[in-house]
Amino acid sequence: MYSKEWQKRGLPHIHILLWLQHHITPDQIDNVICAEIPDPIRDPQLHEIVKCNMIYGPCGCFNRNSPCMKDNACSKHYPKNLIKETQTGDDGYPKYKRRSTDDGGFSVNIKGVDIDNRWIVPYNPVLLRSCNAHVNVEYCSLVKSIKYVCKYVNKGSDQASFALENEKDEIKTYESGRYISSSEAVWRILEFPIHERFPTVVHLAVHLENGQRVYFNEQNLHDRVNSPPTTTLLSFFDLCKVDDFAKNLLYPEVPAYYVWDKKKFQRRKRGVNVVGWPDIKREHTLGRVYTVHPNNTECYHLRMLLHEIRGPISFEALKTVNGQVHPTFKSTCKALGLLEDDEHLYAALCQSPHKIRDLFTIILVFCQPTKSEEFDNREYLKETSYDLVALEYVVRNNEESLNDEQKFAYNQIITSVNNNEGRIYFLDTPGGTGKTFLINLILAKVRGTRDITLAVASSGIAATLLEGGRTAHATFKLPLNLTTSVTPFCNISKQSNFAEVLKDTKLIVWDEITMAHKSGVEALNRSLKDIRGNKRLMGGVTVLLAGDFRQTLPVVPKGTRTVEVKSCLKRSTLWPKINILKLSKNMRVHLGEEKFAGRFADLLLEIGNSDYPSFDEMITIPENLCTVVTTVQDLISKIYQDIAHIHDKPMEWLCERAILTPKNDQAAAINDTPLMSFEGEEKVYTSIDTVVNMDNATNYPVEFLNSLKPPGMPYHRLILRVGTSIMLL
Ligand SMILES: Nc1ncnc2c1ncn2[C@@H]1O[C@H](COP(=O)(O)OP(=O)(O)OP(=O)(O)O)[C@@H](O)[C@H]1O
Repeated sequence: MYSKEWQKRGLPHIHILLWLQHHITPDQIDNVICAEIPDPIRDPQLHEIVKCNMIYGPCGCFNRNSPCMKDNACSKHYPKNLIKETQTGDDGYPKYKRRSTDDGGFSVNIKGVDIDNRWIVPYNPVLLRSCNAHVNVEYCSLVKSIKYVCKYVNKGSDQASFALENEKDEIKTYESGRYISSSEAVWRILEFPIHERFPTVVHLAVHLENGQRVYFNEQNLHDRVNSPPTTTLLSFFDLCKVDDFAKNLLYPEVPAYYVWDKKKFQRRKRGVNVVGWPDIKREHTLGRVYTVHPNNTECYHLRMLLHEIRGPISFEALKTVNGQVHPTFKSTCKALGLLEDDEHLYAALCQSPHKIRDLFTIILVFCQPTKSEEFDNREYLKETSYDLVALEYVVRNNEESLNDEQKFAYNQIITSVNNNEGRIYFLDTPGGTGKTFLINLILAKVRGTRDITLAVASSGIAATLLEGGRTAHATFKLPLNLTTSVTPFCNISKQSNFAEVLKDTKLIVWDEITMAHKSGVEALNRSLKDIRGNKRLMGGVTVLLAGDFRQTLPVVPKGTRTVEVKSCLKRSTLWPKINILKLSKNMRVHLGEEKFAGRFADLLLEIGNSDYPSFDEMITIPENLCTVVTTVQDLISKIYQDIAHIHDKPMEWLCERAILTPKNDQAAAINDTPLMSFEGEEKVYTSIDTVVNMDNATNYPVEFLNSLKPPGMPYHRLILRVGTSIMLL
């Protein structure tokens, strides 16, 4: 999208907003955008261009009369702070790397003033070199900042109102006029484009039957009543009656293949050919159905159906589910499972009689039924009702087999619990050294004496490995955004049931702590002191933190490496008070028979300790260690050979293979490939839509929310086929 404008004295200026197909990750920002003075020796050309075009002001103490000065400060926040590495800012714009002259940054002298990197407007070296003009480039990461730029791009031209008067008083009224500079005048006379936007967005009408707007006057009243004007929605129904291709489309998809011309949809003549449909062409055009407020109930649900049902030929067809015509659009949505009701709970109860007791417990514990007062102490009950015989068995069987390091750690922790010493331990454990084994033993030992111990982990998958494990966020009600408050607290009231549990807790185990934001542990410390009314560290509870700093550090959304390192436990004020315990013997290798397992474990350690040779943070994996493939497709076909006949394979075959990838979007792409190759029947499961805040429903259309794929949340549309491996957590 771009828009041109001419500044006060006619200086041409263009605002361009680009959407990139492939995201720039925070680590890549420095490769694209720079806010530093280039080295005058190594790159004199760029140095000169930056010096002439990209230095802001200077304003502030150098020039108090600069137009940007408001209330004695620069409204554009110059000079910026000097920082060693690029960091993501809270407002959606990064804080670019601006090194001081002591750190290797450069400075230039302009009109007797020494200017350093604090005054540089961010730029892209390639663009700057090719344009040799002021080209400010910014990275917009939040919707907030994109909205701001959109407003800027769409703003109108400068205008002024003025009055013309003369002696004869011929012109009495005020008129609007525009100043047009000579360069703008030339641009307009030659009819060069001022504004352009891609992709095109076509707005689509939505209305109930006979509910479209009709404008009439005395002359055309009868005409309009007898033949009301058509709308894009009515034309869509007509199109689906006669056009086989349109029968496969949803209403919002139509503009990509048909143009709205002369009050009807007509096939596109230009665009990309659609495979299997010789006369159909596709253009990158988006269809947007007007938003409807949820108070307008029927129309709101009609709109929802238009995003779900392909090729409807009438309003009645939209209301038909399995041959039955429903009285309202809302009941149709319900029948299609698009709206929330209690059906899923009833169905779950009816369809699994043998598991009904388990299910009943789950509903009581996790689904928060409205009449929960009868189960007031269920949190406490849950933590004190472990099977003592089974725990005793675990302790008796495993205590003996501990190795020396494990035994040392075990004794330290159990002593601290028994003597109420309230120490914090960090169990530093590379993968396979028996951390989970040890933790489960400790849990069994403490629970075996009817003492309460809470087992949490930073991720859901790690929590499943601990006996009675839950995620730390859910258990301690940690604030979702730990960085917004300076002193975050857990969202647990002192009078709550869970506070009663915390008051009697003897031990808290937090696994994969290295993935947790340090503020989470600090919040727990503050809350435990408060709830237990005890000023000692963690309110006097013994806390065992376990993890490995060689593995994933806290994930800070859009954060750079520096931000991630800053937010990990080692940078917490609590770290000096933590006792470190180490496990180093790899039990998985020691017990296993796999020939290369030892070498593999050593290599992981070498990489984690930065002892393995690397170039630009990339390593070369030795060939004899594993099979290296070059494409994802190769990987999939190696792991899932003969994928088309996957439903003939035994369950064990499926269970013993998995593809791991660090990023959610890669996982989604990898999941889709084998899925498409299965021959089995496809099943689509969609999440249920519920309007929580009526007013926000129009700000954020449902289909937009459903299109988002935030980390940690299941996709709105889950597509499965027979043979797909799924993991239930
Ligand atoms: N003292 C022990 N005696 C017998 N088996 C052990 C002992 N310690 C660990 N193991 C076994 O070694 C294997 C690896 O241990 P475990 O899964 O606890 O390691 P971990 O440190 O949690 O690994 P990771 O961090 O990769 O999850 C398991 O099969 C576990 O049962």
